Formats: sequence, C-alpha cells, structure tokens
Amino acid sequence: MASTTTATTLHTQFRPPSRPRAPRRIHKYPSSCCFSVRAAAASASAPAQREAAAGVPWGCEIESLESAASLERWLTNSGLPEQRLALEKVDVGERGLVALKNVRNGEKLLFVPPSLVITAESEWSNREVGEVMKRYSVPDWPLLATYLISEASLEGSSRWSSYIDALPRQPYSLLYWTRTEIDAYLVASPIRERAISRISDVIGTYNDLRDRIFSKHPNLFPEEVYNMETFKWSFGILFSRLVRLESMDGRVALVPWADMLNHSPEVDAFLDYDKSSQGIVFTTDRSYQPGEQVFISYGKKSSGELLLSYGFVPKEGTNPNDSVEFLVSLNKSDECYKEKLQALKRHGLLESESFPLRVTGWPVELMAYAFLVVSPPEMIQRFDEMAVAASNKGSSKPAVNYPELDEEALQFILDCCESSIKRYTKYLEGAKGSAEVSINSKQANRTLLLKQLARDLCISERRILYRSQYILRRRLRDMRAGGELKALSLFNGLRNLFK
Ligand SMILES: C[S@@+](CC[C@H](N)C(=O)[O-])C[C@H]1O[C@@H](n2cnc3c(N)ncnc32)[C@H](O)[C@@H]1O
Repeated sequence: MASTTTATTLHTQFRPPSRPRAPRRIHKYPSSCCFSVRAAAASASAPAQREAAAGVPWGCEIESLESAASLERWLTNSGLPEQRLALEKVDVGERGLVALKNVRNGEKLLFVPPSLVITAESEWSNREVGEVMKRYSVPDWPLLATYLISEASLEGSSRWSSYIDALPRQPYSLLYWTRTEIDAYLVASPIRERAISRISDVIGTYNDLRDRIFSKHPNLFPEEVYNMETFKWSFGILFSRLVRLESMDGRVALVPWADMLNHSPEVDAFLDYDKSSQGIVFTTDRSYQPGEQVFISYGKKSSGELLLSYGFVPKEGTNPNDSVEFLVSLNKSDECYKEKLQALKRHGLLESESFPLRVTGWPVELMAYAFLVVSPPEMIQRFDEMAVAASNKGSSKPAVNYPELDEEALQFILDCCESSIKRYTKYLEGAKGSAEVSINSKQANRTLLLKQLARDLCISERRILYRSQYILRRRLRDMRAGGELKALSLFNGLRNLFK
C-alpha cells in the first residue's frame, strides 16, 4: 500500500490560519452559525445594506492594468529598487509578474523594503482609529482587516492609496459565494463545510468587532465604512494575499508588488525577508525567458484549499499536492459502537473523521480508523491502540498491523470511496444539464464562473477517488486471489495425502 501522512507540510506562503485568530475576549466564533453573508447583511442597518448592495467603493477591476501602472510608479518613488519583472496581463491569474530579462535559476528577485510592507505594526493614517484598535489588543488578522478598510476609506490621504487602488474590488473568494451557491455547487465536496465555517468565522469576527469596539466609537467607526461588506472585501484580500515571513519572526504581512505573483504548483519558491539585502525576496527554482510569467508557490495546497483561499482551481492533474478530505464514520449498528466511540474520544477523535486521500494513496491513520470500524468484539482490548494510531498522537508511530482485518478494512474504505464517487458523479451529471434563469448577463457570467470552478474542483477530487478505488480494488483482488491460491494448494496437498 502506498501511504501518505496526514500532516501536509505547508509552505508558509499566503497561508491563512484555519480561522482568523481573534482574542477569546473578543470573539466566540459560533460554531453552529452558518448563515450566509447576505443573511448577515440583511440584519445590518439601512446604510450598511446600501453599502452591501454597492460593493466596496475602492480597488479596481481584477484585470485592471491602469491602477497597476500607478502602483509601479509609487513603489519606485518609495524606494523599490529597479525590477527584472513587470506587471502585465497574463494567461494564468489575469495580472501577474513577467520576466523582463533572462532570469537564472537560483536568482534572488524583488527586494521589497520593509518600509513598503503592511504589518500589524504599520502606522495608521487615522491615528485615533489605530489607538482604539491597539487598546483592545485586537489580534493580527482582524486588526489588518480593519487597517485595510481604514486606509482604503481615506483614499488619497492614505500612504497606501496607490496600493489599494490596484487591489481587486472583488477578490475571487469563496466569501462572495452565497449559501445557496455553496450548497448547490459544492454539494459533493468537503470544501463546502470549510467554506461555510470560514464565512461564519468572518461574520463572527466582524460582529465581535462591531459589538465590542465599533459601536462604542461610532464617530471613528461609522457603519457606512465598517460593515459586513467591507470586511468581506478586506478578509478576501487577506486570505488571498497575506504572507507569513518566517525570517521576520513569522510575522504576517501584505507585500505590495510581491503580491502580484501568481501561484504555480510546479515551483517551490517562496517569499521571505532576506537579512543581507534587507528586503522581501524570493529565490527562483527555475529559469525564465523574457516575457515568461514568473511564479511562486502559495504552499503545498490541495485544489480545494486553493479555491477556498484564492478562488481558483488548477487544471486537472497539474497539482501534485492535491488531496481530498475523505470522511469515514463508525457504524451506529455496530455492537461495539459505544466502546469504539469511547476509544476514539479518549484520543481526541470523533465518530466521523476526515483523512486526506491523495493520488499516491491514503494515510496510515485512515487505515487504523478502518481497522477500528471493522474490528470484532473479541478485539476490544485493541480498540485503544487502533484509536491512538488513527489519531497520530502516539509519540512513536505505532505499527497498525492486523492482517486478519486487512481485507475487511480495505473493503470498508472502498465502499466509502465508491459512495463518495457516486455523489460527485451525480453532481457532475446534474450540473451538465441544469439551465438556470439569470437576472442579467453579469449574473449569468458569475454563475458560469462559479459553476466552472466547482466543476473543476469536483473533477479533480473525483480523480483522486477513482485512483484510490483502482488501488483498493486491485489490492483486494490480489488478496482474494492469494487466499484462493492458498486454499487450492491446501486442498491439493490433502488430496495427495489421501491418494
Ligand atoms: C496574490 S494574488 C496574485 C495577483 C493577482 N493575479 C492580481 O492580479 O491581483 C492571488 C490571486 O491571483 C489569482 N491567481 C494566483 N495564482 C493563480 C493561478 N495559478 N491560477 C488562477 N488564478 C491565480 C487568484 O485570483 C488569487 O486570488
């Protein structure tokens, strides 16, 4: 069996935390809260609703190069050294950085000085607003989200106005999907749950900030500016552009110019602070010809994770880091259901758990979980060791080896895999024929785009499941053929004995 580990070693690039970290004091993150952004906007005041309907009044169309040109001018005037890259329209990612000259493998590029980087320590153009936020010790993510809105609302009086003008007015983000769209298009994918919970985290964060801070200082934080719609925008920007700079104590930062680099799953180059040049750089891991788009890696992310944070799905079969979360559950009618559930809970697991499946195989933890699911009552003494192995919490990785359960455990995984494939196929076949009535052409284009993204994701995820199904079927067939062979040779042996 090919095996992978559950822990994907993520690059630090553009890595959003699983949820924006807010202080316990400020935000409770309601776990059951899964209403849509629209629903939240509907409960806001009339001006906020007007704002919500209009979108944010800053930023540019996602493919705009005009604001990009003034961004380049401002950066040059503010100390960005001469670049070997230019911002252009590109085939992958709409706007991107393109090599102006030959770029060698191993070359350092960018050199963005820290003075041009936005972090939680950046000075607020509106000092009073900044002081209030600091008084409440707001953590980095909500602080930066508020910072962006504050600076954006000041337009030309903010030192970041050229940067903000070049940011997309509506980043490609799942935060902009309505609950109905998420339910309809991501019905087969586990990303649906993650999208719902991310949206509810963002809503919860905004509500906390509003209740605890903004409502206490209405003159500094007018609802026309600080509302659900503007926070959706700022979190969309953070999810798709924030980087963690390991050599700056892991600080999270928006790095103008560097954040025009698009992602390729085929490169391993990532941004970091370079002490010797005192700038944010990345080192290429391949060469580029003049005119070629230069890429970095946003981390070893699955296609679902890329859709969740960055709003795109790589072409089918091009993402070597692709995986799909595979959900397995205890059988409620199992006579040892209670004992198995207790063993799982003792090791921090639940009745249903997800494990990442990859084209290369599945993790040992999934196999351990499957052993537990299929193990008979006489193995009750071993439930705990199986649960430990499934949780991957043991100090050394315990061997999960129960040859007597192999066949049943693999059959269990195969059954789950096949029912998952059915769900994807049902969605993909249903999506083909569904004609929808759109209110206008903008809405029609949006629907087409979302459907295409969902379709690409489902095809990528189903591909992984098909591959696992193939491996599982072969292993089971070989195992059963081996069993039959053994039985046959035993039978022949006995026959010879009685001859
Ligand atoms: C850090 S920004 C990169 C600059 C961005 N293209 C722009 O014009 O502002 C990340 C966004 O770029 C786009 N992007 C990056 N890599 C991509 C890729 N491989 N395919 C499609 N879109 C990509 C996505 O919209 C993503 O949210």
